[in-house]
Amino acid sequence: MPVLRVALDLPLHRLFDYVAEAASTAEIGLRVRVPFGRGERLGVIVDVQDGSDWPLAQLKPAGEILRDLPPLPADFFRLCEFASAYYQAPFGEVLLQALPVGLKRLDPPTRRNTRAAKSTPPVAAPELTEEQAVAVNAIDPAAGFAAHLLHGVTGSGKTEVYLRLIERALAAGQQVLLLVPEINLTPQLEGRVRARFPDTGVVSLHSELAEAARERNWRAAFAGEASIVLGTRLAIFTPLPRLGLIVIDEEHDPSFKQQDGMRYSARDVAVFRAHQLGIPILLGSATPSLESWANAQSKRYGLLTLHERANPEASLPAVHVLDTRKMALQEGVSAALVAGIKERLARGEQSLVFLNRRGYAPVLACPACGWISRCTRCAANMVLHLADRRLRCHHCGCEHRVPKACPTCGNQDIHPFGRGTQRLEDWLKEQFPEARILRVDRDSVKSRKQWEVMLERIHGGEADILVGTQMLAKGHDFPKLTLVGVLGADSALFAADWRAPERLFAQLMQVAGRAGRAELKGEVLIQTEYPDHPLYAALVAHDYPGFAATLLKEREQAGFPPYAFQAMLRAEAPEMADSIAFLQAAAALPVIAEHENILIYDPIPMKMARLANLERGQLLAESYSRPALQAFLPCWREAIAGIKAPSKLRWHIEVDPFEF
Ligand SMILES: Nc1ncnc2c1ncn2[C@@H]1O[C@H](COP(=O)(O)OP(=O)(O)OP(=O)(O)O)[C@@H](O)[C@H]1O
Ligand SMILES: [Zn+2]
Repeated sequence: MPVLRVALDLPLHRLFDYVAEAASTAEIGLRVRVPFGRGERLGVIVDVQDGSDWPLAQLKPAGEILRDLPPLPADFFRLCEFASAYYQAPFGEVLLQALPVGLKRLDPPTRRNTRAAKSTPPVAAPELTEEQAVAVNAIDPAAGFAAHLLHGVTGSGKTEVYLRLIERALAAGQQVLLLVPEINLTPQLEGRVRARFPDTGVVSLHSELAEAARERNWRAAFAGEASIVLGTRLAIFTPLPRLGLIVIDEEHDPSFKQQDGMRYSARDVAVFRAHQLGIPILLGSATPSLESWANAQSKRYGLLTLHERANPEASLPAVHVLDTRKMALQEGVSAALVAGIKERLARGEQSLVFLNRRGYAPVLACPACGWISRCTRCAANMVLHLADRRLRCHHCGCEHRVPKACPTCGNQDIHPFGRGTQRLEDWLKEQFPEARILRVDRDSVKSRKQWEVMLERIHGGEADILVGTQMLAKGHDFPKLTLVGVLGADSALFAADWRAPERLFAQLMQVAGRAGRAELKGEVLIQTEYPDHPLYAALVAHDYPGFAATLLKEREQAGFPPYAFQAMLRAEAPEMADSIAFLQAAAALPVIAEHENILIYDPIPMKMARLANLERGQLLAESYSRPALQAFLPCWREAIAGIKAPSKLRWHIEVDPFEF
């Protein structure tokens, strides 16, 4: 009797068997309706075999097999198997999270056809610079798997390298997957790709697409009708029958790491996928992740370098460090920065003031009794948002009206402390009443549509001064922007997270890289109380390789990734004692001693110990050997699942944890 082995979207590390009289292996990869509990579920047929480990009499018959899609291919299953094994995530969850919502419904809606693209003549490609040409020619699509890191300074024209490689892959009849960070996937980029390849099917896949559009695009990609798939991290799991090239832009970007549900790195999954398919992958960045940089140094990845800006008239901006200990600041802004902005205004150029803290002020406080605006649910302060007079927790999202007086002592004279983008914007408006000031952060840009409108205004020269957070740091090309001022970066210099310096350096080099991208010369002013810090010295010298070497040496000495491999077990419960007790039990499991080369640290509360009324702890497992860690994790996971815990306790394992 044929038995279907079915993957279901359940947090269980197993498949489910159903009998199906007429089924054959031709049905592998199709969706099927199956009875489950008292209801019905939609699953995917992973295998069809003769018989089962269970007594056949106990198996229920499968329901209808859906045939509106061709079967999901074997390479897609292998990709999901890899992600499941590597990230300790149930196979069924991995597989079903890869499908658009509409395809997971028991009754799929009827399919609509993709609109045909209108044909216009392609936008001409610029002549490649010498370095761009070397990079393009270094990648041989016929040579099988090879991973290349494209380290190109800001404005060096990495996009043009991608476009040429895409052109080549298309000519060979292949599909291309271009992954970009969340915030970079703007209609502008899509428009640029479409303009270059007007006769090619281009689809985008990202989390903000409406369900129907995502399904339509996914189907076009899976059917091979779309040859270029432009997507954010979730797109890495799209089955693509003719995939011949993967490109990851801004490969260092944290948004490639999923931080909830299945905690995976789309970049790492992409490298596996390229390897599995025997195709090239290109990782591009002006500030590569240290993992990728180390891989390039050890020659596991090829290294391609663009040292110069692509526009022959442009050069890298001059970066200056301003020692604010010797300056009188007004609202945190130095006279030099004010003068710089004035000059730009007079010349009709744009300035950008970077402050990576949104809101009006990070906290509201009472000087009389010492009250401060704490979130009652999190170990964090409530941020003051004066624009709509709210106190808001940036971690759990809860909010209140701003009190008129101190809730503890009744003092009416309570003050905002510190500075966020709203306060800076207000002050700049007073200083430069004639200037058009645009604030760009998560509060002023809430949707992709708003982001698009904002970018169009900036490009159209409708802003003189931009005030913004990291949203403004990435990948944008604003030709009239010639001054970047950086405020408040010092707070990240001494953060507890050992990845903080890498992130800060990347962020500042990226934001600095927005200045002077065209003919107009750019200047960057960094205000700091630590002008001699090596991180700032490296920025002044535009020395990514030097700074990366320093950080990698520190990591090697401290035994941190990429020189060690880690997995983090986290537990959360209403009481910290329960979380820690659970982690202690996990740290004492006999399975640990049965594995070699595994180091288990002590359980500790997370840095942000309380989030939305849950108290969180973490336990780090580490090894100098990736295979040793990978062999250990499934055994550990199973043993952990057997620990008796309070019903409200939740736990998960994150492989290659990102935040500490
Ligand atoms: N070969 C070329 N000749 C002339 N201009 C070019 C060439 N290649 C790219 N450009 C221009 O150089 C500018 C920078 O290119 P692009 O935005 O691709 O840089 P990037 O390397 O992605 O930078 P970043 O890392 O800062 O995002 C763009 O305006 C682009 O049109
Ligand atoms: Zn909160």
